[in-house]
Amino acid sequence: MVTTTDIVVLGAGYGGIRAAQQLSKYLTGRQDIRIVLINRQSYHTLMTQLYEPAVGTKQCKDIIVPLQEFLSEEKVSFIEGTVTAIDIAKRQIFLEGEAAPISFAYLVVALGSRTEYFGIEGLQEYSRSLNDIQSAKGIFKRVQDILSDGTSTPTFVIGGGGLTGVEFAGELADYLKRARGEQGAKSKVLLIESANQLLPGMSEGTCRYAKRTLEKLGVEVLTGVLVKKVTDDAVYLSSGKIIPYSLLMWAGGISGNSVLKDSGLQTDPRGRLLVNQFLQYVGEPRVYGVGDSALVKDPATDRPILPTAQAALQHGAAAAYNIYAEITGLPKRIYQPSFILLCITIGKKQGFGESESFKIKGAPAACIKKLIPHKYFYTLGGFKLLRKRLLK
Ligand SMILES: Cc1cc2nc3c(=O)[nH]c(=O)nc-3n(C[C@H](O)[C@H](O)[C@H](O)COP(=O)(O)OP(=O)(O)OC[C@H]3O[C@@H](n4cnc5c(N)ncnc54)[C@H](O)[C@@H]3O)c2cc1C
Repeated sequence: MVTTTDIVVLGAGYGGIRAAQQLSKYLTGRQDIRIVLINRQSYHTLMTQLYEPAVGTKQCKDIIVPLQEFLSEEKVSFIEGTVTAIDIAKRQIFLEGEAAPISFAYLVVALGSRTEYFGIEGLQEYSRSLNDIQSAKGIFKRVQDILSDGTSTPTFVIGGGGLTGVEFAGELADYLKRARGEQGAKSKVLLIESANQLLPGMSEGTCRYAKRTLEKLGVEVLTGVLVKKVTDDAVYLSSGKIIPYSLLMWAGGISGNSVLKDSGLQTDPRGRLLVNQFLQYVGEPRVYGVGDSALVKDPATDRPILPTAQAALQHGAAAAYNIYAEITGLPKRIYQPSFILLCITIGKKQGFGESESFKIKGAPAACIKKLIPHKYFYTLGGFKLLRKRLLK
């Protein structure tokens, strides 16, 4: 039987929002249960679109949604704050600047990821990463400064050829070509990936297509090389090549949120919460881990699931159901990943999408990717939110 009745969700990203919304649906009318959502900001960020404000092809306001626009206060109590520690034994959450902890009966950890620098000398100090609105604003400003300060060959180096690196490189190269005239033509964009192909985890055909499309936009793609060292003006590669840069954007890896490890929770070597097939934390069954901050495996293959927004949404829904099942005495369900269409743009007009059953590329894929945020707004806040966003 539940004695304390707060279900606390940490993080208002894809996983956390989905968990909070599903819980509020399942537990409609249960006055004895309170759902509390804690997030560092009072808005939800569409992380999958961050490359656009970073290049300046969209504004930050286009990819954030204030929580009050789609979360009903009666159903979900929101606390704006930064989580500093989780005490599993006492079932308490600590927030920055708040002396009194917040207690929970059930907890959903959906705190996303942080950039992983793999201990590479100079990398953290000199690179920029793209993981929130502030970092996107910082990259945008730096790109504009570089383009306006008369540098003879502005060189933009992107480390990491996963989703973030590929989309950012494509968007930047396309923007330089279309909008920056002579200065754009003189600029160089280099994408460096340590694996032998871009987009590890996706099919070979898709990876080859991504490389070709990037190259057509003028991006120099280097695969199978490691970043060994970074100084304030150059990147040193395992091939012996030294690349002077104007901006270095690092998208070479992510780890689970540092709060987890700092709180002494059991994580994998990449700092992701260890969870079982029901997404319950291995150290406490009333704690669930979802999204980028958890090591979620596909039960069919026992392999980790690619950290994506769609996966985080599915985890959030699965964790919500299992909490509801526990409270109401129903059997819990093993998390089963379902249909995931990964859609990626390369510049404004090209892209590709891939799911288990089909592939799509070119302009249709770019079109689908453009529609995804609208579909998502509808899922978040129904027609009312979609209309508001379209009229913005
Ligand atoms: C540029 C880019 C492009 C991408 N493209 C795609 C794509 O095309 N398709 C795709 O599926 N995925 C894509 N991804 C990956 C996808 O965005 C992530 O997998 C997804 O955001 C993970 O969701 P999440 O809920 O785990 O975490 P997040 O969405 O990162 O949410 C975590 C939340 O926790 C909050 N938080 C963090 N720490 C604290 C704290 N200490 N206290 C309080 N709050 C905190 C954050 O502010 C945030 O609101 C992309 C990512 C990037 C960066």
